[in-house]
Amino acid sequence: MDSNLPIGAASPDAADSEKSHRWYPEGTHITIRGLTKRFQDATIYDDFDLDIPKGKIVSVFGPNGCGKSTLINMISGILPYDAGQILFEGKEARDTRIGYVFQNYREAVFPWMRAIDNIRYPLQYLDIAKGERQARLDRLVESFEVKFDLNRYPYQMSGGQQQLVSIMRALVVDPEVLFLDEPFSALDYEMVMFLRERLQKVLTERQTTTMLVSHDLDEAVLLADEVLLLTKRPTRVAENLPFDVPRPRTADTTLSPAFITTKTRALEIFQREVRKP
Ligand SMILES: Nc1ncnc2c1ncn2[C@@H]1O[C@H](COP(=O)(O)OP(=O)(O)OP(=O)(O)O)[C@@H](O)[C@H]1O
Repeated sequence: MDSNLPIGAASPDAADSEKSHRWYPEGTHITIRGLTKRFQDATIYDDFDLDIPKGKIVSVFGPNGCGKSTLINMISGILPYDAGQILFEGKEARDTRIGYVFQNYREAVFPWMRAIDNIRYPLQYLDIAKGERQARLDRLVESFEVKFDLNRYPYQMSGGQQQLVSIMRALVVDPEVLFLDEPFSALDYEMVMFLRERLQKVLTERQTTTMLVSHDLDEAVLLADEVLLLTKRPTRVAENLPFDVPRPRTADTTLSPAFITTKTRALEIFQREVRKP
C-alpha cells in the first residue's frame, strides 16, 4: 500500500482487494491533513499533517500556547477548524465513539447526580440492552477497583474521586478514541499515581487510541507509546519519540535508563523549540 497517497485518493490497485481501498497508512487511526486553524489574527496551525496510531497512547507536549488543547479539541470535534481534514479510519468524528476528559472535573461532572449515575449517563445514548448497560458499568467499576461509595454526590467526593468519575464516564461507552486534557494536574500526588496506574491498565487492556495533553514531561513520557513534541506557532511536529518500555509503568519507571534517555531527548527538543525566535 502506498502510504504517501493524499487523503481521498484511491490506491492505484483499489479494485484488487478490500484492503487496498485503505488510503490511510497501515496501523493509523487518526489521519490529519492540511489542518489550518486561526484565532483572530493568530495562525495556530497552517497546513498541519499528523498520523495517530491505532490502539496507542500518544502524549502531546510543547511550548505554552502552541495549541495542544486546540489540537485535541479539533480532532475530537469540539472545535471547528478553517481548513483541512481529520478522519478516523476514514470516518468523521461524528461517526466515531469519542471520550473526553477535561482538566476541570468540577465543571465536568454533573453535581446533581450521584457518582454512579454520572458514570452511567452516556450509556443511554448507546443502542444496547439494559442488561448489557449494567454489565458494562459493573466491568468498569471492577477494572478501576473503586473503593469509595459510588452513591455519593460530587460534593461529597474528593477532587481525585470526582476526576475518577469523569474518567469512568468517558470510558463507559468503550470509546474508540479517548482524549485527556491535563487530567491529573489539579490532583494530589497519591491520587495521580493511582489514576495513572488504573488508566494505563484499562487503556492497555482495551487498546483504546488515546491522546493525552500534559504539561508534566515525566507524565507525558511515562504514559506514552509516543511522545508528540510540538513547535511554537504556527505549530508543526518537532519530533515524535517512541517510548516502548513494558507496562505497567510506575513511579520506579522514571528511574530507568530508557525513561531518562527519552525524557532527556524530549527536553532537548523542547528547549530547542522554545529558544527559537
Ligand atoms: N477561543 C479562542 N479565541 C482566541 N484565541 C484562543 C482561543 N482558544 C485558544 N486561543 C489561543 O490559541 C493559542 C493556543 O491555545 P491552546 O490552549 O490550544 O494552547 P496550549 O498549547 O494547550 O496552551 P497551554 O500550554 O497554555 O495549555 C493560545 O495562544 C490561546 O490563547
